[in-house]
Amino acid sequence: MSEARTPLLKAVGLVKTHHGEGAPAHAVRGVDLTVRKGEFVALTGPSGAGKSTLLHLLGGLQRPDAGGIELDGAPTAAWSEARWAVERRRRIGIVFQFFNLVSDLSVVDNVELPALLAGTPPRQARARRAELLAELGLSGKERNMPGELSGGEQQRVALARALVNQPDLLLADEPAGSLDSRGTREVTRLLTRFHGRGQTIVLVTHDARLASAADRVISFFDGRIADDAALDTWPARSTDTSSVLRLRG
Ligand SMILES: Nc1ncnc2c1ncn2[C@@H]1O[C@H](COP(=O)(O)OP(=O)(O)OP(=O)(O)O)[C@@H](O)[C@H]1O
Repeated sequence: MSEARTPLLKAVGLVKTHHGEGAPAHAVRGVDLTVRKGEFVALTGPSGAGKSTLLHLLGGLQRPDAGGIELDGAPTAAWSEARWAVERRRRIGIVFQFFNLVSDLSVVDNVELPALLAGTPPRQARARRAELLAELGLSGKERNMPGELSGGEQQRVALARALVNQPDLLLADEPAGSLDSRGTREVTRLLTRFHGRGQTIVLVTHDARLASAADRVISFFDGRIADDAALDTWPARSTDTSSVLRLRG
């Protein structure tokens, strides 16, 4: 089996119910999902279908009520919060809709911090940060604070921060959700570029153009996978991905 076909992430029987003020929300109702190294997977589906919950389970930000996740062949069921935090720092980069940058740290410090926390020598952390910021078109913004940047620039800083430890897996939850069409095109282009270099990506998006950059699109509906298709073999059998199909057509 080639490296590119090796499973990186394997979820079996995932179930998650949220207990809030009202009725329990059965967000994830039994999901089996394998993501192979080098894949770019887009999770789409209507609001409230459970996409973000699934992404959070995959990154260990929430714990499943049932089922399990293996990361690169290692079961995660016994991992503590601290262990998940370490694994996220080293192996899983996460990008959110609202960037989640540290507002009182400069661009440089936001990007270098995870590298330093992961034990990267400062000189190497600086070099990686400089390379990423240049690649992401942020040269000249190094000393700015996040609040001084546009939404698109903040998301590119968040992407640099997520990639600085060269993670095996990049998870992105609506990375273009608060950006205009130019910012969305930019994020799409960057994710496509990193995927082209072998980066494994799982993203949640409502944006058809961003979803069409993936090589596999999973439609999520009512806590379950309704459709799972490789884009190059994707027949017109999906329930809620017609807009993506239109784009491809
Ligand atoms: N922390 C929480 N407490 C209570 N209910 C929650 C919580 N998080 C999510 N839910 C509920 O779980 C269900 C799935 O939510 P989730 O955010 O995973 O869906 P989604 O498909 O990502 O939606 P959207 O596209 O609108 O972001 C929804 O009914 C939501 O209201």
